[in-house]
Formats: sequence, C-alpha cells, structure tokens
Amino acid sequence: MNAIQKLAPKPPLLEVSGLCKSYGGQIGCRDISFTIRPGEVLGIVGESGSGKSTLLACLSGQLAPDAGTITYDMQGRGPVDILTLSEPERRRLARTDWGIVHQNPRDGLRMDVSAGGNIGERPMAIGARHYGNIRAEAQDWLKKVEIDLARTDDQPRTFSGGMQQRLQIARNLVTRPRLVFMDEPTGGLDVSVQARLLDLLRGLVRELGVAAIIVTHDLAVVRLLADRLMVMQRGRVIEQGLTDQVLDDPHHPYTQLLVSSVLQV
Ligand SMILES: Nc1ncnc2c1ncn2[C@@H]1O[C@H](COP(=O)(O)OP(=O)(O)OP(=O)(O)O)[C@@H](O)[C@H]1O
Repeated sequence: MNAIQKLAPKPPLLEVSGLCKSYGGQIGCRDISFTIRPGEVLGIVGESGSGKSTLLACLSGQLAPDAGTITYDMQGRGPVDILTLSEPERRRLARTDWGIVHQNPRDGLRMDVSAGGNIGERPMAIGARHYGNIRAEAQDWLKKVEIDLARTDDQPRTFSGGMQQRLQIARNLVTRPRLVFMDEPTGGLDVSVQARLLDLLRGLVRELGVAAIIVTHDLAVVRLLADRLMVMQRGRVIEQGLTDQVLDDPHHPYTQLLVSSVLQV
C-alpha cells in the first residue's frame, strides 16, 4: 500500500440513502441517509416512537422499506444493494458478515442449547466441522465475555440476565462480523451490570475493529461507545455528527432538551 492509499479514507461499509418506511398512514422512518465506515460505531437516540427500531429492522433486513437504498460493501463482492439480494444471500450475510444483538437475549439465543453450543453454532453454520476446535473457540469466547468455563454445558435459561446478554454478544462476535446491529444492548439490566457490560462491549468493539449501529435510549451508552450520533424525532433524523460534538454542543432544540435531561427518553 503506498502513502496516498494509506491516507485515502476507507470506502463506506454501509451507505443508506432516502430510506422510508410507513405502517399504513403511520410514519415509521422517513428519508434517512447516512454512511458508516469500517470500524465506526454509530449511535441512534430518540424518544419512544421516533423510528429507531423501524430503521434498525430495515437496515438489518428484517423489514422491507418502502423506498430508499441500502448499499453494503460485501466481502469478496463489493458494494451491493442489500434490498436486491435473494433471501438465501441475505441470510448468509446475516450469519457471516453481520451480527444482531437484541435487547432481550431470549430473542438472540437458543435457550434449550448449551452456552458453548450457542457460540459454536455460528462457526458451524459457515463450515467449521472440527468439534475440538469449535469447543475451544466457544470457550475462548466464554472467557472473553467473563462467563465461567464450568458453565459451558449449561443452558442459558439458567443464566442471569447479564450473563445471557454477554453470551448473546459472544455468539454474535465469534465469527468476527464486520457490522453489528445492537438494539438497547444494556436495556433491562441493573445499573451496575450495565456498566460492566458497556466496558466489556467497548473493549471488544475496539479489539475487533467491528463497525456497529447501536440504538438506545441511554445517552451514557452512546457517549461511551459511539463515534458518531444520530438523533431521531418523529421518524426523521434531526441532528447528526460526532458524538461529543452533538452532546456537548447540541444545535436542535430537541437535542438540547435530550441532553439537558429535561426530556426523559
Ligand atoms: N408494526 C407496526 N404497526 C404500526 N405502526 C408501527 C409498527 N411498528 C412501529 N410503528 C409506529 O412507527 C413509529 C416508530 O416506531 P418505532 O418502534 O420504530 O420507534 P422507536 O423509536 O424504536 O420506539 P421505542 O424506543 O419505544 O422502541 C411509531 O409511531 C410506531 O407507533
């Protein structure tokens, strides 16, 4: 790589343009455009009903938008409009290049499969076959997310909420995805458990250089994890920029309310 190539900005990993989704007459999200570069973490905040989950569901292929394009730089293939991918192609993308961390770990884990099995399933789904290696990798990830190896063969239903969430994170990161979607990853957990989980997430995201889109009500979460921030209100993006800039010097009156905590999101 020459000096000019080193200095050139990385091409976008994800490019979203004019994305709209309505439910009948009800606006879900409207005219959303942004880009994410490899390794970048984008936070999305806004009050309840502002369209965060709708946007995340469209981006991660769980919901079909009414208009707009979502271009993803697929490994070995280059930029593709994910809305034109076939269903098997999109499923493969979701298993390999992407991770999805749900607010409720029950939505992202198989509760009747052991903790080790929950992690090992992902590498198996993309071709890993050697049982010893799969188990070793699963245990390596259990260690990374601070789950006692003695619990490898236990089902997640016997885990606490915080442990389940850490297991869900390990399950998603084991295949080293390039983009992870997270919906309120610390929601529903005790404050002390949230703080530890956030620390862990921050370390893993940095170590792996993974890009992430994090939807949250919690400004502390974006302050700690997100490079850039998008603020949504009534389905639209009303302000976006570097996280510290938006939070320290908010321009839109709604963002000012959010930051001054007058408004409970
Ligand atoms: N399945 C649905 N049918 C009809 N309207 C919906 C549906 N899902 C969402 N909406 C509407 O779309 C708008 C955006 O909702 P969305 O769930 O995306 O917001 P949100 O910001 O994620 O809210 P929350 O923080 O409460 O999860 C809201 O007005 C909501 O009522």
